[in-house]
Amino acid sequence: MIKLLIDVGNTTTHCKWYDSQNNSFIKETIFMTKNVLQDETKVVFESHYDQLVYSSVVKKIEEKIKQKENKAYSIFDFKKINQNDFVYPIDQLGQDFIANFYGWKTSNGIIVSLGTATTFMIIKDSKMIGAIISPGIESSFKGLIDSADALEFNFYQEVKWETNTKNLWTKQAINKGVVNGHWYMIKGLIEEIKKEHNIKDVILTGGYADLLIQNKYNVNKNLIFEGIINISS
Ligand SMILES: Nc1ncnc2c1ncn2[C@@H]1O[C@H](COP(=O)(O)OP(=O)(O)OP(=O)(O)O)[C@@H](O)[C@H]1O
Ligand SMILES: CC(C)(CO)[C@@H](O)C(=O)NCCC(=O)O
Repeated sequence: MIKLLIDVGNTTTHCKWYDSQNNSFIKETIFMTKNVLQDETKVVFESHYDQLVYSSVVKKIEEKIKQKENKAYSIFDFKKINQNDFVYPIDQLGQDFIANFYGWKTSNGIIVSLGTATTFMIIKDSKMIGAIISPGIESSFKGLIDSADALEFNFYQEVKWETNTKNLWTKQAINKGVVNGHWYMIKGLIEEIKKEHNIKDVILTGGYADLLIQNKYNVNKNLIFEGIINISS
């Protein structure tokens, strides 16, 4: 069976076609979420698949996917999602948290997801017991540029880990603050959580995980898709 899996994030929407017989992803594409229902995405909805399953943190897009494809399944259409796995009411929890949760079988761990927001999901005794939500790398960058008259938006293309410790001039200075600073924020919060809970594993996911070149934790960028597969099988 070919499953079309869609992860609607606040900024980008990722689509992957998954072959359940061979347990492999066969194709993928990415769109800006605001364009998801424009002509450029026709190819996705008109492609060959047997089942479409989505996770969405954008209500408006979720409604439109349902209108466009009446066979589309939300992750909530499957019995696998169990309120007892979460201390939060699941109708108030982002669907990306829920899909990530079912993508990783750990009894005590932290999932750090780096997208529009950088989120931390704390799992204890196989249950999500809490979260931390912070502005993501790109959101921090855009927030700063938007608020400072002398900073130009074209610095955005350059966002990367800054290895220099000297000669930091505007572009490098911002990267050091935003990207390297983000890493220390992540590291610091993980340490704080670890003081309180017996955490065995940490995993990073999301589009911006690769920017953190000092990262020593495992990265799995397919976590949300593996979660959607587990929920829907
Ligand atoms: N126009 C674009 N075309 C292709 N890729 C993009 C574009 N804009 C951003 N990206 C990439 O998308 C990734 C961000 O995806 P990710 O799913 O982690 O976050 P998001 O969709 O921005 O946020 P979230 O899922 O948290 O709402 C990054 O790797 C970024 O480089
Ligand atoms: C925090 C984000 C924006 C991360 O994508 C998303 O999961 C969301 O909108 N969540 C709703 C609030 C919550 O999960 O606590």
